[in-house]
Amino acid sequence: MADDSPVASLSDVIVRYPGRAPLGPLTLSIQPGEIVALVGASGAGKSTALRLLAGLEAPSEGVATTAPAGRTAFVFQSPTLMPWADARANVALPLELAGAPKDQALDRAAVALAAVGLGERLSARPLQLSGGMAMRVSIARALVTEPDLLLLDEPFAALDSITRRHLIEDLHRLWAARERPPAVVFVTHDVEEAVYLAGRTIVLDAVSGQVAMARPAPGDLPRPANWRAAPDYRDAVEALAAALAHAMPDRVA
Ligand SMILES: Nc1ncnc2c1ncn2[C@@H]1O[C@H](COP(=O)(O)OP(=O)(O)OP(=O)(O)O)[C@@H](O)[C@H]1O
Repeated sequence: MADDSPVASLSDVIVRYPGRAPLGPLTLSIQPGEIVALVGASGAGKSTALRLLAGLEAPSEGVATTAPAGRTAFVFQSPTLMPWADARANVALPLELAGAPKDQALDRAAVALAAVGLGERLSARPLQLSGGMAMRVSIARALVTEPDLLLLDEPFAALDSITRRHLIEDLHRLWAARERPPAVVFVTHDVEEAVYLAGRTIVLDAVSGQVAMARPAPGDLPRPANWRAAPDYRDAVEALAAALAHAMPDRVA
C-alpha cells in the first residue's frame, strides 16, 4: 500500500434499514495517521459509518474499502472487558488471538498498560477498576495490536468530565508519541472534544445521513499543550457548534 493511499474509505455508500429513509450517499476517505471526528445528531448514521469503515457491516449500495484484516481496532462506549480476567490478560487477548505466544503477548500487554498509566494495575480485574481506568484498558487493548485504523464510538461519553478530559489528552499524547500513528476516527457528541483531538471534523446531516460539512481544525497536530487557551481553538469550537446546529433535524422549524 502506498503511503498516501487511504487507510479506509466509503464511496457513494448507501445503507438501507427497514422503516427509515436510506442513509447516504456517504463519501469519505481516511488518510494514514490522521485523526477525524464524526459528529452529527442522534440517528445521523455515525455508528453506521464506523461499522462500514471497520467492515462490520456491508453497504446496500456503493463501495466500502477497509484496512487489511487485523489492522483495524474498535473501542466502544463501554469497555467490553472480560470480567474474569485481569487487565493484562484482557489486553493480551487480541495478540494471542493473532497467534502470539502467551508470554510475549503478556509482556506487550504490560507495556501497553504502562503507556495508558496503568502499569501498577496489571493484575486488577475490571470490577476493581474505575470507569476511566476500564476505558484505559480498552484503549490499551486496541493499541497493543498497533492498528493502522483505530475506531472509537463515543469512548468517553459515560465518563465524568474531568476523567474525560484526562483521557482525551492522554489519547492524544499516545497517538502523537507513535512512530507511525494510526489513523483515528472517533464519534462524539462533544464539540470541544472534536476540536481538541481531530485534525478534521466531519458533520453528518441528520436528515439525509450525508456529509454536511468537513472542516479542518486550525493549527497543526500534535496540539500544543496550551491549545485550549488559543483563540483559534475557541473560534473552531464556535464554528463547529454552528455547523452542527445547522445539521440537526429541526433546523427548518
Ligand atoms: N441494524 C439496524 N437495523 C435497523 N436500523 C438501524 C440499524 N442500525 C442503525 N439503524 C438506524 O439507522 C439510523 C442511524 O443509526 P446510527 O446508530 O448509525 O446513528 P448515530 O448517528 O450513531 O446515532 P447515535 O448518536 O444516537 O448513536 C438510526 O435511525 C438507527 O435507528
